[in-house]
Amino acid sequence: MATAAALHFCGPVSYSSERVRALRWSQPQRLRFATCVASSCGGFPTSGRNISCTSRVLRVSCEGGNVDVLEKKEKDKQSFGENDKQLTCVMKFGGSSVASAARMREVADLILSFPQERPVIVLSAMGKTTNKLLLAGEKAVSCGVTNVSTIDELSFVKELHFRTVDELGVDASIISSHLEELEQLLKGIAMMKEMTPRTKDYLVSFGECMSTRLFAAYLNKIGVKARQYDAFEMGIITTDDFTNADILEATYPAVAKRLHGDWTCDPAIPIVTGFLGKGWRSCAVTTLGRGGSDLTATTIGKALGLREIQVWKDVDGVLTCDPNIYPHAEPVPYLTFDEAAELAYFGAQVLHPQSMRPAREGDIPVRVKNSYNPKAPGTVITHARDMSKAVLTSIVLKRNVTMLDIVSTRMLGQYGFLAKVFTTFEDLGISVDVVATSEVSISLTLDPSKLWSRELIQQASELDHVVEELEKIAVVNLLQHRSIISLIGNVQKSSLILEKAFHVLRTNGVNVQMISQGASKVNISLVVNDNEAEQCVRALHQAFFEGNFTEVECESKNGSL
Ligand SMILES: Nc1ncnc2c1ncn2[C@@H]1O[C@H](COP(=O)(O)OP(=O)(O)O)[C@@H](O)[C@H]1O
Ligand SMILES: N[C@@H](CC(=O)OP(=O)(O)O)C(=O)O
Repeated sequence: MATAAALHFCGPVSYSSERVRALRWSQPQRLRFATCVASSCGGFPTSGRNISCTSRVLRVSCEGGNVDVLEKKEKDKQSFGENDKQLTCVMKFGGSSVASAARMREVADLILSFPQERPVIVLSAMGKTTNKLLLAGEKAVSCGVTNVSTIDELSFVKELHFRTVDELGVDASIISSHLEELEQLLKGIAMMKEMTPRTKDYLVSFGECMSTRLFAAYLNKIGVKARQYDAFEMGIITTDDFTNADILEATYPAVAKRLHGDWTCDPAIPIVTGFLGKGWRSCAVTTLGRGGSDLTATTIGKALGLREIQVWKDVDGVLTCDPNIYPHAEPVPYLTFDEAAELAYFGAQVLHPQSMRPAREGDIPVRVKNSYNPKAPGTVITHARDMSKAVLTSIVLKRNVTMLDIVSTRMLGQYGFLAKVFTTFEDLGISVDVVATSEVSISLTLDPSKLWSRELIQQASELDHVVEELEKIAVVNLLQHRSIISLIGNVQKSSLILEKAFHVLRTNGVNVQMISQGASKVNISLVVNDNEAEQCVRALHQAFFEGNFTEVECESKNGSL
């Protein structure tokens, strides 16, 4: 006789709809069996009998209302086994998706609506918690130890998390020690009158540590076995670049070992803190840069070799431009990893700039979906897509960029000029975004995110230092308050894109100050003044996405010129 499955039903059971959803997902065999028994017997049987239903035959013995499954078909045993052993995908939910208890319930329902999946869940901090924690830290620096408990942002964070505990009906003890420690930490900052990048990372980590504990407790409460993980205890190992750390290779085997091991020994849905890691030298908590939970999700996807990585947002996928600039932006159905990486790097807030790297390396599709509108198809990001009809995919704006015009003081043909310029940036640890060169001059923009992670005063003196160093070999013109407009799409059709773009910019009276076509073949970048940039994006969007712009139209225009 085949091994008995460990299913025991003690007398008639009634399931609430919430419990049924939970069972359908966490123990599908148990629910199918209960349904089968109930429908075959009109209730729970009191004597042993064979029960059949369309999908399987189960032999059942019953004593005093207990029902055991004694036998199931070989085919079914295999599929149960496979389901139980493998995690299938990552589902990452950002702060906007888990902003309240109501949203956490909806996210739980959403996860349960995919009974075929065994997901790893990655969560960000609730709503705007990260911003509030950073503000609380800044206030603590100057408010004095005795005033820490009156910082508005601390009260906000406490109130939000305790209200969520109440509304979800979970035990307050899962987060109360975190909230106490958070207040202690803020007192420490007040005492020291400074907040180092290391302290900043520790401070913001409370957001993700609490959201994941709340969500895991809620899932367990509704009968879905879940296990909470702090990323810094789970194997996400990073550089020690606090506030902007990079994931190290050692992460992949460590995460795979931990998650696979736990799942195999005692299956429970992993609920992992996004955004956080552990510095390999310092062993302190690090963060992956703002929006870093996307990177956590793709890292776990690659580590486990999962089928798909889903990032759930508050928009219907990656859009044709930032909806805050132009509300008529439309979802983009398909993107390549290259397009998505350029888009993210050049400022589309929807994805973390580094998040595509692990997905590309593991060749795992990334699906961007809307947790407020799950039926919307979203955006699928893969290695390749049909580009034959693609012209422009999306328009991205990066504001507040610093541009440098550097003209060599030496004569034409002087070798080593470019090398000297870039060595200066390397020595100062500043990264460059967009570059256009001639033999004796370079125009380039500086990555604002790298500068923004430093204090304002430090930024100003660093820029002075850059200019000072470069002036040893060149005449330097520093131009601030510029924007980069990136046209992401099929650069094989660059003449077409540029013709249309320059027509739009000329009719709007905008002068382009620099232009660069990246080697990635998916991005053309234009630099304009900050105060003209948004108007340009709107006009470009109308021209490319709302004017039925096609290659044929453009070619026929060319013909008529
Ligand atoms: N091209 C774009 N496509 C989609 N969303 C964009 C784009 N550019 C900017 N956004 C903004 O990104 C937000 C989603 O990213 P994010 O705030 O990181 O979500 P989450 O917190 O859910 O991870 C959207 O609400 C939208 O305002
Ligand atoms: N909570 C962090 C990390 C993150 O990824 O958030 P979100 O998924 O809400 O963008 C932040 O605000 O930066």
